[in-house]
Amino acid sequence: MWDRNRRNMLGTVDDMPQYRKYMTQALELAHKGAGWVNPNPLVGTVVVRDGEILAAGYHDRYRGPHAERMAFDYADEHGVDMHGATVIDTLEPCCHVGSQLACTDLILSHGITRVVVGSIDPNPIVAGKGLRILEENGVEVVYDVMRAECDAINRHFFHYITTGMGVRTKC
Ligand SMILES: Nc1c(N[C@@H]2O[C@H](COP(=O)(O)O)[C@@H](O)[C@H]2O)[nH]c(=O)[nH]c1=O
Repeated sequence: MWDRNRRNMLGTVDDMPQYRKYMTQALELAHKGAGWVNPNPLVGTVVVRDGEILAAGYHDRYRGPHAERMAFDYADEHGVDMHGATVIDTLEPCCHVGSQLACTDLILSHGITRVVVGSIDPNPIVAGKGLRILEENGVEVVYDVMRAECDAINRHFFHYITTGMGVRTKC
């Protein structure tokens, strides 16, 4: 489990307004998946460098691309160089190969240098491992940015993934 007391990851005071601005946009994107992603979480991602949004994405349907994948696919298709950019993510990036490749691999292979996260993913196969992998590979990690807002949009997912009950509506 990710030890949230291990270090103060809240970023510098100067960075916080910036992070909040982009996290608000990532939250707006995440909401677009409402009604489509169940039992998966709502997730939004914005990729920024020097105040410019390079790409963005959201989880738009169950079994569809993860939010990060949508943003990186856009960048790849449009020849956008992501080196040195910051990923702002409402949810910790996944680190497992599930219906698609791990988002942590995408982040590392695109030269991202900082990842700013709202919620830690309570899914036991992630649960802090995503952040740890990024950090071990030299990516600066900032978390708990607008955590209350990011946790709130996924309260049903959090309940389902930690108890196995309550969200799945179809087999
Ligand atoms: N949708 C989503 C994440 N969802 C995470 O992945 C799990 C589902 O994996 P899969 O079945 O492969 O889609 C889900 O339970 C949650 O832990 N993670 C992310 O980084 N970004 C996303 O957009």
